[in-house]
Order: sequence, then C-alpha cells, then structure tokens
Amino acid sequence: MAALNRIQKIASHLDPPKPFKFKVALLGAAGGIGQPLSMLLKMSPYISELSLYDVANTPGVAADVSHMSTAARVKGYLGPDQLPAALAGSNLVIIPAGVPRKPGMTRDDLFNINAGIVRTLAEAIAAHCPNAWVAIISNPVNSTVPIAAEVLQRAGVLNPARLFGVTTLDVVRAEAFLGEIVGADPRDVSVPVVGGHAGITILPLLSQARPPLPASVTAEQRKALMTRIQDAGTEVVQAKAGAGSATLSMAYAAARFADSCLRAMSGEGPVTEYAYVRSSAVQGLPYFSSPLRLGRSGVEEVLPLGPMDALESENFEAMKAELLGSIKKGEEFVARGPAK
Ligand SMILES: NC(=O)C1=CN([C@@H]2O[C@H](COP(=O)(O)OP(=O)(O)OC[C@H]3O[C@@H](n4cnc5c(N)ncnc54)[C@H](O)[C@@H]3O)[C@@H](O)[C@H]2O)C=CC1
Ligand SMILES: O=C([O-])CC(=O)C(=O)O
Repeated sequence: MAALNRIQKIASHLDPPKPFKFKVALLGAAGGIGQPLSMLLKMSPYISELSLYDVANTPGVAADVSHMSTAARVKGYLGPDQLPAALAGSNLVIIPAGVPRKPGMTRDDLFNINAGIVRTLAEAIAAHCPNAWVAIISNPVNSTVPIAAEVLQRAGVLNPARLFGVTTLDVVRAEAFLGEIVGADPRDVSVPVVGGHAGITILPLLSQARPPLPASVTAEQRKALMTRIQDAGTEVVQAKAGAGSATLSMAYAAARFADSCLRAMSGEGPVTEYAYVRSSAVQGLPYFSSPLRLGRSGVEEVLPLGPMDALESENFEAMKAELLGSIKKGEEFVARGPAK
C-alpha cells in the first residue's frame, strides 16, 4: 500500500492535475458495457460530473461507483422522466443502451429494437443538450449513427463534427492481435481500421500497421488476421454462448474514445482518433469510419485513408453496397416516423 501511494504521488507530480470540468452522461449505464464504463469514466481526470442513466438499476450502479475516491461527482437517473436532468449541461453523451447479440445473430438483427431506443435518446439530446458531443455504441452502429443524425437534423441541431459511431474496439482488437503476432506491447502498435462496424465493413489496413507485419507472414496468414479482426465481435458472442457480447473490452475502448474527446475538448490537441462519422471521405458513402483530427469544436479534419494494398482495396470495394444499405435503412427508419 505504501508503495502504491508513492507511485500515485510520483504520477501526480509528473502529470499535473487537470481541470475537472466536463459533464459526461452515460445512457445505458447499468448494462454489461455501462457498468465497467461507469467505473472507468469515474477514474477520468477530465470529468467533474458523471451522469448515469438507464431504464433499470441505476441507483445501485451510481451508489457503488460514487464510493470510488476520485473527483467526478456521480448521479444516477432512472427512467424517461429523469432523462432531461441526466442530459442537461452534458458536454459528452455516450450511448451503449440497447440489446446485445446472441449466437447466430448479426448486428443488423438488433435493428428492430435498438433503432427505436437510439431515436428516442437522440430526440432527448436534441431537446436537452443539443451542443453535446455524442458517441454511439449501440448496434448496428452502421445504422444507429445515421438514425441519430436524422433526428438531430430534423430538430435543427445536427453538428456532424460532434456525432460519432464508436469503432475504437476494432482498433483496440487490431492492436492486440498484431501485438501478439509481432511480440510487441499493443500500446506500441498502431493499425488503422476504417469503414463501418459490422463484418466485411470493418476494414483493417494492415499494410499501414506499425510495426509492420513481419515478412515471414504469408498472404494467407495476413488474410486470416484481417478476417479475425472483422469477426472478433462474433468470436466473443460465441464464447459467451448466449450471455451477451463484448462488454469489458468495449468499456475499455469507449473509455479510451471518451478520453480522446475530452482531451480534444480541453484544447490538448491535436488528437487523432478513428470513428464512424458523416463525411465526404468516400464518394457515395455519407458515413465512414476514418482517422480524424479532433479539436475543441469536434472533428476538425477527416484525415486521408492512406494507401491500400490489393486485398484491402478489394475489401473496400466489396463493403460499399452493404454499408450504404445500412445507412439508408437508418435514414428511412427516421423518415417513416414512429410506428402508429
Ligand atoms: N460499438 C461497438 O463496438 C459495440 C457495441 N455493442 C452494443 O452495445 C449495446 C449494449 O450492449 P450491452 O451493454 O452488452 O447490453 P446490455 O443488455 O447488457 O445493456 C444494455 C443496457 O441498456 C439499457 N437500456 C435499454 N433500453 C434503454 C433506454 N431506452 N434508455 C436507456 N437505457 C436503456 C438496459 O436497461 C441495459 O442496462 C448493444 O447494442 C451491443 O450490440 C457491444 C459491443 C461493442
Ligand atoms: O459483436 C457484437 O455484437 C458487439 C460488437 O459490436 C463487437 O463486439 O464488436
């Protein structure tokens, strides 16, 4: 314990106290992702107020997390009546609300339930914190981000520079898997992952990986690594055998994404992150996950995708129809309006 205190003292000396200034709202805070993410956000030096919202079980989660001896003040909000207060004044809203997959399902199979949840939450954001940055985790991300965008646009408050589909888990996985292969600490590995967040739409650009894949890795092994990154969500769904999908690695990835947003908001830029955003990065695809330069106002620049090798270019072409279909499905859902 003495050693831990000493390490903490040294760390706080090296890393001077940050202004604890942002309110972050987590919608779906009592779920499989929401609970560990609440804990990780409570540890963020950038958060002064942590607002935990869910339709079930938030009082318990909020009471539990609030006992951690870190600066963020924690408040739990339960049910739609408390949603306005949960959101008011938020700088960043993170949304893991919704149902997860079971074995045999695709992410798109979640559309029927999660589309309505995201629409309702986006309507509340438009009304109660229209300037917040919004990070959507709920699947299918390829459609839920266009849903949120359409809702915000119809309310006259859409700022595409502040609306993100969280694809950080794809990057995290690529770093972990490549780190294993090259024998490096994954924190020293970088792999761009672009496109969308489902199967073939997840496009790891292994040709741009740093450190590069060793020359001994064959074309088949390279293809297998690409496929493993694309199917990693399914790997977890199958391993959990009906008990849900990735929660802990997702909470880690979302905390990392939130940290990037809050650093950018603080002016500690430039911050580079990957996320699924509305952009003109790829002709004919109004949403695409790209490398982004984040600053105080949100996305300041959508960075180029960079060169692709033959396999990546082939995958890039092959994903386009599916991604566009998912985008249109989301947009049409909002255009149709609520079921009568
Ligand atoms: N973007 C990504 O990389 C990933 C996305 N996901 C997605 O995240 C979502 C959540 O996954 P889990 O946390 O494992 O699910 P979960 O079922 O454990 O938790 C979801 C939570 O959302 C809450 N919820 C339901 N309706 C709500 C509403 N209207 N307002 C507020 N909260 C509501 C539930 O009460 C529950 O606590 C799923 O759609 C899943 O597919 C999961 C992993 C990775
Ligand atoms: O696979 C799922 O259903 C959850 C998810 O998006 C992921 O783990 O990447």
